[in-house]
Amino acid sequence: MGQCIAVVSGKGGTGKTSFTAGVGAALALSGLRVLCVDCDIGLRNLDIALGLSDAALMDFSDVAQQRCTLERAVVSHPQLAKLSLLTAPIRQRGQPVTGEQMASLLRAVRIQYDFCLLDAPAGLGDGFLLATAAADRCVVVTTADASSLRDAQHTVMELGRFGPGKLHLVVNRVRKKLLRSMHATIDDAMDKAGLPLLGVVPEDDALPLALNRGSPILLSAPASPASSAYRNIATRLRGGKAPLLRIK
Ligand SMILES: Nc1ncnc2c1ncn2[C@@H]1O[C@H](COP(=O)(O)OP(=O)(O)OP(=O)(O)O)[C@@H](O)[C@H]1O
Repeated sequence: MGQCIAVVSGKGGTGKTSFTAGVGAALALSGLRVLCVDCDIGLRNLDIALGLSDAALMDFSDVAQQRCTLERAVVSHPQLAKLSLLTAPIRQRGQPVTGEQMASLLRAVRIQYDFCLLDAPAGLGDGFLLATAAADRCVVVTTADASSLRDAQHTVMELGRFGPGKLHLVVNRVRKKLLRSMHATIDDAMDKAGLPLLGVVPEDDALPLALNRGSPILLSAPASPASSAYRNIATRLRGGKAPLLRIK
């Protein structure tokens, strides 16, 4: 039975979509069946990060509201056979998808996939509620700046139903120059949020470059620091051990 992980933040632009695409690709490259779901109705962009720009015709609302099957709506990655995308609607049509409909969709997903990563929009609105409604675990992605950390804290407060071991923290865009002060910040972030650290992703120019090329970073720059970080995080999500990344 697969597991569904919501990727959330609070503040916008912290790196949720990059994380979903990077860790999703890393899990798929390790041989697992992975579905990445874009939960950002109206502002989807996970398709671009995965190199599947506008490839999908049907979206998660079509499956959740039984207008089409899961098999018909997902798009497989042409280079990563085990990686698939279920995209978000371009705009809200008809009745909004309910938490129960999302739960029913994820029950089908757990049967067919080993991992499902749900890329939530920023904030605590409808897309956040849908992404987290029936997820098994949550990853809170933050940068080390004070506003992002405070929003991460607020987000964690909304996730009370996830018990110990079900909520994880990822600190993104870590820069070596700031590392000495960042150790304190990361410790502080873990203390404040009360979350164990799942991983640290360095600031890496290869990420926006990969996004512009429309290719997952694990394919276009597999040796980049961010790719290594995503691989390590994928290993930990699978229950394995990986060292914390050395920021060069
Ligand atoms: N570690 C990193 N190093 C350099 N650039 C990064 C890193 N992580 C993310 N970025 C860049 O930051 C921008 C925002 O990232 P991303 O879209 O993943 O954030 P998001 O949290 O999904 O945003 P939103 O809240 O709008 O959905 C992108 O241009 C991405 O390439």
